[in-house]
Amino acid sequence: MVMEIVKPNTCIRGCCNSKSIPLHLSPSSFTLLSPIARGSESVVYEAILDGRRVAAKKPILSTSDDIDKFHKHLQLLCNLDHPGVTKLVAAHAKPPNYMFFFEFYECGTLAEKLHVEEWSPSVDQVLMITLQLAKALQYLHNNGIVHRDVKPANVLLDEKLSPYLADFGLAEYKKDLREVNLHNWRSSGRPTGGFHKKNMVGTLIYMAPEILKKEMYTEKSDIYSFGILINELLTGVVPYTDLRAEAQAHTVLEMNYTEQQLTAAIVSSGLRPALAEIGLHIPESLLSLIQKCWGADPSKRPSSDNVVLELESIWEQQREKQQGQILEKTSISRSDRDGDAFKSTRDNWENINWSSQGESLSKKSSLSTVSGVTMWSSSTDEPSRYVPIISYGSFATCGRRESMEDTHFLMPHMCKEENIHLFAIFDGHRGAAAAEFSAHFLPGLIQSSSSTSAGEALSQAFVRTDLAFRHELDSHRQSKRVSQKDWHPGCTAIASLLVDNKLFVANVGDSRAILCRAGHPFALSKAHLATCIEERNRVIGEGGRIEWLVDTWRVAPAGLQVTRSIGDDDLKPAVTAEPEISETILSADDEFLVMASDGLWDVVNDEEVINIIRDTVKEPSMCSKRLATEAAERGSGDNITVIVVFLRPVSTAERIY
Ligand SMILES: Nc1ncnc2c1ncn2[C@@H]1O[C@H](COP(=O)(O)OP(=O)(O)OP(=O)(O)O)[C@@H](O)[C@H]1O
Ligand SMILES: [Mn+2]
Ligand SMILES: [Mn+2]
Repeated sequence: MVMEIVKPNTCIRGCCNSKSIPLHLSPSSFTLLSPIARGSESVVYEAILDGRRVAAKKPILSTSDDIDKFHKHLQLLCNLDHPGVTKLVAAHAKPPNYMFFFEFYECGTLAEKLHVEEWSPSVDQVLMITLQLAKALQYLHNNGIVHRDVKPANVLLDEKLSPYLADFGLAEYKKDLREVNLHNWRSSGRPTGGFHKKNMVGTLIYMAPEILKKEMYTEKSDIYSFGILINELLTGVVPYTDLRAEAQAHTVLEMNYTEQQLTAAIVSSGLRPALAEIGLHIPESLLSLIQKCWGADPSKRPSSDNVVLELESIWEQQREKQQGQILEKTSISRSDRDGDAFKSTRDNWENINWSSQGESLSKKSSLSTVSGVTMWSSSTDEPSRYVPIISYGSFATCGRRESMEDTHFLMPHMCKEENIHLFAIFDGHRGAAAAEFSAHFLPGLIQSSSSTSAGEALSQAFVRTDLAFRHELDSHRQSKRVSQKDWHPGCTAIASLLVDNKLFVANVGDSRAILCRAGHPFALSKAHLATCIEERNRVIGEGGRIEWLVDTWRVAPAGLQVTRSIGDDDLKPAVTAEPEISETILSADDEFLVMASDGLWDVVNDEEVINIIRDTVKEPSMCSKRLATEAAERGSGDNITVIVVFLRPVSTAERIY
């Protein structure tokens, strides 16, 4: 139905006018039903206008300033017409009734949908919603308007779950921004007073750092909020409430002092919400777009034009990928029919659960010995000695690879000893068998070690794990459970054993551990590769062969790049399981320990690792994830496993934010 437009169709002041939106309504043409929402500045009612269901927004006008604002708001709304923007159908701009009438959107706000209904949209739905909203932002920005309050609570959904950008209460023309900014800051004094106070609580978490710093609002500040919104859609988590820390969402946002701390962390330490996980389903390009949008430097954030282009291309890729998967599925079922020979041997390997093999064997071999672990720790005789207070976390992803061949374990307070902690990573090659076995076999050996020296215990555990694995593999071969005679799985291993103030790191292969010591990287291990001259000589000395194969020096004939490992029985003894051990005395200068498989170190260097952790919320599993995400983004083609251990207590503020 088209409502009749009374001429001249202007507001009472004559400043607002429209060709299509009626600005004069007879009192009988509308009925307000029940209120839907009451804000500090307006009440929104469900209403009937000329027989049609609408939402009536009635601003609370108490000063002449408020009335000026209403007119400004109306002028702006009269100029908007876009399929991604809530549609104004009429307005009433005459005392005593000042009202906006909008099309009614059935499914409420995106915030309610996500957090009340706990809706978890598919990646395709996320892409549809973000693309439509990005186009709405593009429309606004290209028309010289910034929204200034982009957040899921200001996105309305129709019955098809199409999104509409709503609530232009804070929107401004770009040309007016300088003045608006000045006015706001002058009248508010402090960033938490006045303007901020009114809009902060719901919006703080979406506010770009430059706004929190009282600098100019630009269209790039909308892009920042939009980045936070995309991530919220993917994770289903209210920003900054996703930490397993003491303080939960409501307390964080309700309490003023934490509000200030959050502000400080966003502004100065670059804190952002936990990024959605890199999974098989979320395209990496989408995660990287989020990070570009919420970057600290507004000038480096993409424009809304670019965001639209990028989302369109991700959408395309997603379509192609789905088509590819359909093709792949059909080709696999074809080879099934043909009774593929490769597949039958593969099945044989997969029949063996190497993790549980390692675990049950480890139990058997630990029974016979008396544990020497308690003797390693001797803090009683030197009560004043420095003892690090640790917090730890890890993250592991198969990255671009189809299968995961990395394994790891975290064993804090080993054997219930307060100051003994063990962490390890295994990076499998030629299958995951050796890595799976080792992660379950090695810890038991160390726990039950009778050695009085922690370093020696590590060394023996590596060598024995290698022997046990090769023995198992042999017996499976004999019982024909492994039909493939020339299958020689192996893995690298790195283990960090912290005993009071001493850190022992044992390593075979090319995983790596570093300390952040007085702000700088400090290597705790070195890689064992055929490119390394000492290692090459050692291998040759023990009867092995090193050859230039494909692109680099490798151990022949298998073509292994690492020169030490667990497993790889075709290359023993030249490729030894004897670890190199480093022993480091820790002091208050040592901030954190980072261990990772080569999937990280291939693309991120020591300094960068330290800088990334410095820029991330001081929560070890978040740091681990950040590092892995960074590596994946930089194109690491490998599995990536990261363990981060903080060696000093992290203040609550640093940890939460
Ligand atoms: N067109 C609409 N259709 C359905 N519901 C609506 C519509 N417009 C607003 N609402 C409801 O009213 C609420 C408040 O709307 P809006 O955000 O425009 O007002 P506000 O006073 O600026 O609110 P706040 O200050 O809380 O952001 C929305 O969250 C939504 O639940
Ligand atoms: Mn709102
Ligand atoms: Mn690797």
